[in-house]
Amino acid sequence: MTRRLRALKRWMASQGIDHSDGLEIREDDAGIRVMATRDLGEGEVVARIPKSACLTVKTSGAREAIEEAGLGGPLGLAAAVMYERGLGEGSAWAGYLQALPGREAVPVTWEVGEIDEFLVGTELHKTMKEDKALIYEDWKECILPLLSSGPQKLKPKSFGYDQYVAAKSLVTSRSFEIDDYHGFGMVPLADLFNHKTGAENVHFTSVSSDSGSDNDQNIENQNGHYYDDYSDNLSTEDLPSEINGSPTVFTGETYGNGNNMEHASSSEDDPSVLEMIIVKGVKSGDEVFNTYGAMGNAALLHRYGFTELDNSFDIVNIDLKLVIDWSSSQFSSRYTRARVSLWRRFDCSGCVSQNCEYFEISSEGEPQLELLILLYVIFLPDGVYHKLNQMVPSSGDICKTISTIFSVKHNTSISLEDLDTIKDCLLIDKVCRGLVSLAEIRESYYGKCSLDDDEKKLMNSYKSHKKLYHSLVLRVSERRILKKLKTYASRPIKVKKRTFMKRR
Ligand SMILES: C[S@@+](CC[C@H](N)C(=O)[O-])C[C@H]1O[C@@H](n2cnc3c(N)ncnc32)[C@H](O)[C@@H]1O
Repeated sequence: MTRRLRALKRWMASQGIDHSDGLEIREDDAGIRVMATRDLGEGEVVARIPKSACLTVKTSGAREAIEEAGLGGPLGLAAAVMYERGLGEGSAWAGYLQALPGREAVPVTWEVGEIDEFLVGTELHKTMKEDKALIYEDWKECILPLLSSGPQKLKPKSFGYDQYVAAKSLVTSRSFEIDDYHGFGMVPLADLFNHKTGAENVHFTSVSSDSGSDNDQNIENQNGHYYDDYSDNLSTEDLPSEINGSPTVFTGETYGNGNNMEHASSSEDDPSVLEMIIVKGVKSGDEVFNTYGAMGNAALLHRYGFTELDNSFDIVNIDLKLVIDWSSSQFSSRYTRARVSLWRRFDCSGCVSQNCEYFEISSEGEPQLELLILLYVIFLPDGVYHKLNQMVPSSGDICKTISTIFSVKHNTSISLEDLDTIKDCLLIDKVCRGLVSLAEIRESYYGKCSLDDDEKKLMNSYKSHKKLYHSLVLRVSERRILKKLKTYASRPIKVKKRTFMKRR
């Protein structure tokens, strides 16, 4: 066992952090992981962590300064981490902090040149550049003033920009939302579990310290498009419920006796202790995984600095702007504007994140329905377009909307109820060709080297070269989705005949 792991274990014991004899914390070149030393069964409580041992704004020595400055959420927690790190051995969390990496290798810690080189074309490229600017702004506007206005003396060298970026990277990749009182916090031991998409073994449940009730809540994970959690000069309410991604279901059950905790009672909730429970059995010798949420590779890399090959939650986005530019090049800007505005009158829209509207393409290459409708509307004959434009806007029911469009186009009453049929009806040749063109334009963002080239590079790269390896996984997985989109747009549509049985 390494020295830092020994020191961590000693510190955890001194804080009353306890884990079952069925867990073993190991460290290798890839970092720390938690292994099962015997079979672990569903429902077994494997760890207990007093909330007092968690590093939060409330427990930090800089609480007063941080609260006076009104810093909450991940930003307040980053300030608390910087403060405690600055105390060195004098911090109550010294034994915990010494075991953390200096910074997590998330892209916001990369040089701008690395971001340009590794992430070009990917979903993260633009986001990371924006994040870098936002992080600098947060530091200047929220962290720097702490030094002058704080009621206690804070050491300037602990609150530099580099220290802020490093603290942010740890908060983003390791923090949990603990409860209403503590908000976000670093939770020792709980943050040693690695992630596996859709195959986690442990869960945490949280009991609100306000209510003291036992309505444990599995905090829902974000699915699909990642949200930006770097610009966090936001109050906790502004943030998604699962900000940290270190997905948190804590339980406040009473502390059982002994090391082997499978008989823990749940009759008396103790809101001061967090618990980790096995939700899916683990075989002796296997790694015990947590889940940080159902996330695609862009979100995983963004927040945690790693990716997974064959991640079923992966997506690629096609921006509405790309569709508008492509349509304007086929028709005209005026024509495109008119078609987009008809599409909007049907209550259609893309997904929206910050100032960008986009359509998701699933890991299977299936485009979002709204994109198909938009392409269909773009290709409507003028006469049909004019007729539809004179009609009352739709009720917001997507099936009714499409039925209306088809009814006007085919001059008969058509009623469609299932979404698969609707998609197939929308996939006329022109729409399919449009999808292929959009996929090709999106694909061109990756630059000159082909998907084959990227796949070869990935095969020859090492996981230890984290930045290169994980950005290649991201590129390859996105490009494979675009390839699947092209295949999707080229498949024969079987159901057209059945669909267009007309109801007069
Ligand atoms: C909450 S910590 C987990 C413990 C961590 N392995 C350590 O050494 O302390 C989260 C970090 O672990 C790493 N990690 C977690 N799951 C991973 C996975 N499936 N593959 C690669 N790295 C992973 C990433 O660096 C991530 O930012």
